[in-house]
Amino acid sequence: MDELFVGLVVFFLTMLVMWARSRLQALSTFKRMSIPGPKPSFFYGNTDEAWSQKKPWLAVDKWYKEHGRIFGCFPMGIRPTMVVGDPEMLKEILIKNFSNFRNRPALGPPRGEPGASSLTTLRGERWKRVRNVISPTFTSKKLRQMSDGMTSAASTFTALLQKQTEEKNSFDIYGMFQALTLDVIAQAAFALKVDSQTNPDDALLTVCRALFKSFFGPMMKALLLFPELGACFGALLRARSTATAKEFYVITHMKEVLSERQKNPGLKGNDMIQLMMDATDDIQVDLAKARVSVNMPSHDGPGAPEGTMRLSRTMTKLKSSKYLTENELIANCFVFLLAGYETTANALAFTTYLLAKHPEIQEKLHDVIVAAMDTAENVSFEDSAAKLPYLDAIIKESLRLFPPITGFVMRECGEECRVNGIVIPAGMAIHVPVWSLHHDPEFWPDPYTFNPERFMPENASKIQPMTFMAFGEGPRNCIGLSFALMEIRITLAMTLRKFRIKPPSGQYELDLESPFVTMNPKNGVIVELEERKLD
Ligand code: HEM
Repeated sequence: MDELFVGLVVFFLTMLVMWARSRLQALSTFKRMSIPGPKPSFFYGNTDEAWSQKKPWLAVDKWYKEHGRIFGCFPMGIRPTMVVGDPEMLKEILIKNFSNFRNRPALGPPRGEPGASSLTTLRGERWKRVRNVISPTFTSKKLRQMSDGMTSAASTFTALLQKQTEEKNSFDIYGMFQALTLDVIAQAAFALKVDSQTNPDDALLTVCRALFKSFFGPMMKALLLFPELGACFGALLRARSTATAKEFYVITHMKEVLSERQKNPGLKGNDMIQLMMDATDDIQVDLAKARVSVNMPSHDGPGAPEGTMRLSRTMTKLKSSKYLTENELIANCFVFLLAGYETTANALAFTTYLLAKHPEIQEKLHDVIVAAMDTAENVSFEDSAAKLPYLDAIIKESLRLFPPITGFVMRECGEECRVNGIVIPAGMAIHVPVWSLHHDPEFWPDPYTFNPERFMPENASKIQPMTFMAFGEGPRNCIGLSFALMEIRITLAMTLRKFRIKPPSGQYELDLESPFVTMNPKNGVIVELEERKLD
């Protein structure tokens, strides 16, 4: 008995020493590389400092100012993360040497479905295939087909604004933007007609709001302390993280739409799910044909039946070509819903806030919109894209000052390589400090001033490449960029044509917070509206 006890104690002590040594080894990574950075704590690296006030971009910015544009830190437990804010080096990592930096490091515990098959988390060749299939969904032609949904949602939005203006002096416009962007993306991504704008208690809206709130739970903290758990209990964690009850609600909806469309091929829609289904259908037809021919007794190769050869050719094509599995299709519709709802609502809210604070810019924009729109109340796709460069400049300047996503432009180094004289080891996480780049006075003179002129076409050449990162950069940038910009343009043009946005009386400053990768207005955006006379 005593021997057993001693044996157990020795075993646990050995494990403890090994655990401590591997932590110390990880925590000294940047010392070995001679890269500066904040001092990490033994248990949580720099996680506490990064996340204590839910303002991780400010912690990164503090380190950026203290240590320069390239430094090492541990914002997620003991995983070494190299922060790179040097434009030349960023060009190498995000564009020139992309094939070696094509994956994003895993954030959080291992994912089950639907997260595991989505573009945001996929890796390697599988990511490339899925991205290739999905990219054509966002061409101008396809976006134009989806723009009617945006115009109609913006129409409902302005009608609701009118009602609010009649009923209240001031109100929070952020919640209304959330409902608007959810209506738009739910319809565009998976043909779901939700009416969260007119029904603030809409179940989908409630689910989506809740989905963003729960990243740093006890499970996450335990994994940061013992990352080994992720590897040991991968299957268990995957099962636990597979589609929570909230996610199930959305997935069930999607499966219904899918099965309805599969049963009735005539029920085609102008939406992303249809475009992805079409891409998948083509390959399913090929596969079905090949399977049928396997049963045909024929010989056209050295001893191989024709059908078998055809099946094997199709399987080879499947591995390299354009198709999505049903899981991938659902996962990506789901990720569009998440990626397209809160980000776009935040961008709209931040721009509205800035316009309320800068009446002279708002008036100039109003005049430009009236001139571009003639007397029509609705903004068409063409109007929004081509005739309003000043609106575009305002949106980009707002995205610079308040990037809706600050902690997601990340890459992982595939094989050890040298970039601008620095040897980056395999597996190193690279973090692009979006907020710091956007507020660096060397790249953006007077960086905290709202000055849309910076983004006017005549000033484009003055912008240093790789310093505007609101949508990331390179082949793995935001796939929904054009969709989001179109939605923002249409909504703002239709709103500003009808209303003058004013700040409420008293102090008017935004408080920001980050539940995970997005940056949100913590207490919403309160505004007063004045209806304009329409000609
Ligand atoms: C203002 C709104 C939006 C902002 C600021 C934004 C920002 C971003 C950023 C910063 C990234 C990471 C890019 C990188 O790593 O280089 C990203 C990725 C992504 N975004 Fe967006 N996004 C917005 C809207 C949308 C919309 C509307 C959709 C879908 C309809 C979308 C879908 C995605 C997807 C799927 C990815 C992952 C792409 C990949 O890994 O291949 N986003 N977004």
